[in-house]
Amino acid sequence: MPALLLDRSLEPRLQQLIDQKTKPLGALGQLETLALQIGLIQQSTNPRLTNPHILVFAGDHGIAADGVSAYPAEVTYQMVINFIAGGAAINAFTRQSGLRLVVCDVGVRGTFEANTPEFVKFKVQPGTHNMRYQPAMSADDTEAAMDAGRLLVDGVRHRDCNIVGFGEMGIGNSSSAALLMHRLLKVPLNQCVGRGTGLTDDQLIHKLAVLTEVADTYAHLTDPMAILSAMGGFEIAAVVGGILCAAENGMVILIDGFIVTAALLVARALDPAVSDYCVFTHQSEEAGHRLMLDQLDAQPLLSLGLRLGEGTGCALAYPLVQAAVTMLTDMASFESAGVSTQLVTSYQ
Ligand SMILES: O=C(O)c1ccc[n+]([C@@H]2O[C@H](COP(=O)([O-])O)[C@@H](O)[C@H]2O)c1
Ligand SMILES: Cc1cc2nc[nH]c2cc1C
Repeated sequence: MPALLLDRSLEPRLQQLIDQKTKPLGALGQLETLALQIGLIQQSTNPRLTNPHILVFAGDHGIAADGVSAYPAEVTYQMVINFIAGGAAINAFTRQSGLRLVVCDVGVRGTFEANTPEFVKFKVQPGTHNMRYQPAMSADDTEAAMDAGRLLVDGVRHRDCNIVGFGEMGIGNSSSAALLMHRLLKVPLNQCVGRGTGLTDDQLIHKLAVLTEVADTYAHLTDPMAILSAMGGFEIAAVVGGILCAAENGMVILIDGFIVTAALLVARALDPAVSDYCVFTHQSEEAGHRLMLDQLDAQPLLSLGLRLGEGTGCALAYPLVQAAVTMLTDMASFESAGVSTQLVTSYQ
């Protein structure tokens, strides 16, 4: 079932309500656009955000063995242990803002002891193949990872969650994201490849050389699912499935940084209506993200120089999303507050 394109018939009424709030016309800027979008997603002049969740998917990448990341592949496993222990940035930020966090192993190398509602084991494979030599994932495994994303979103939806943010963890996944951007947006590869976790100039040149080879190997592919299988990753595929499921169910979707936006590129290639449900929480420091957002005609809420992933942009922007809704539901109108709407048109 594809997502529904937003029914815009409520737009004039929502805009009128926003314009009648006690503020100069348009003075709440992007929060006004956001309030309108959430009103349309929920088809309500009185929208509510319920049981917000951040879902973080983790997976390893075979290409990490080729020196494309500043950190070793083991960091993916170690960071998942850190998520489970509650010590990562996303743990701190979700606690701060009252968001529920669920972490899912879809493709990490290594096994985890933990078994809690906040940690879901859905390992499809222990890491992708090195895409330099063979497609990163088989078609079946790609579908399985997408199903994991769908299942997690369905799980939280049944717990009355109507807003979900996506995060990821996977050493090497900025390589996959750059390749997906290159193929799906037809942007030259050198404008898609960035420093990821912090490559030096020389390392960046090496990353571009490796990824140029990969892009050439799969240049014949045109189908978005085949492109995802060849150059994606398990956590990216899970985010694709999660985004599709959230949009199909009319949820508000919080998009994090470069890697999650690359997953969105795949999701919208499969179902163009998904973009209507997406809130772009921030512009990442990763070189290609600005261009990616421009191509999506997206106005990110924050620009803090973040390049962490984990869904941290979603958690940080959530209070702004709340503020947009609160503006619509809690602010007085000129009429109810007895404030004059008359604009000054001439000096006495
Ligand atoms: O979200 C972003 O914009 C972002 C930008 C750069 C790096 N990251 C994170 O860093 C990892 C990928 O970087 P790399 O260098 O290992 O490809 C992965 O775990 C991401 O969560 C995330
Ligand atoms: C330490 C570390 C934490 C991360 N979180 C997301 N990606 C990451 C990459 C590294 C290297």
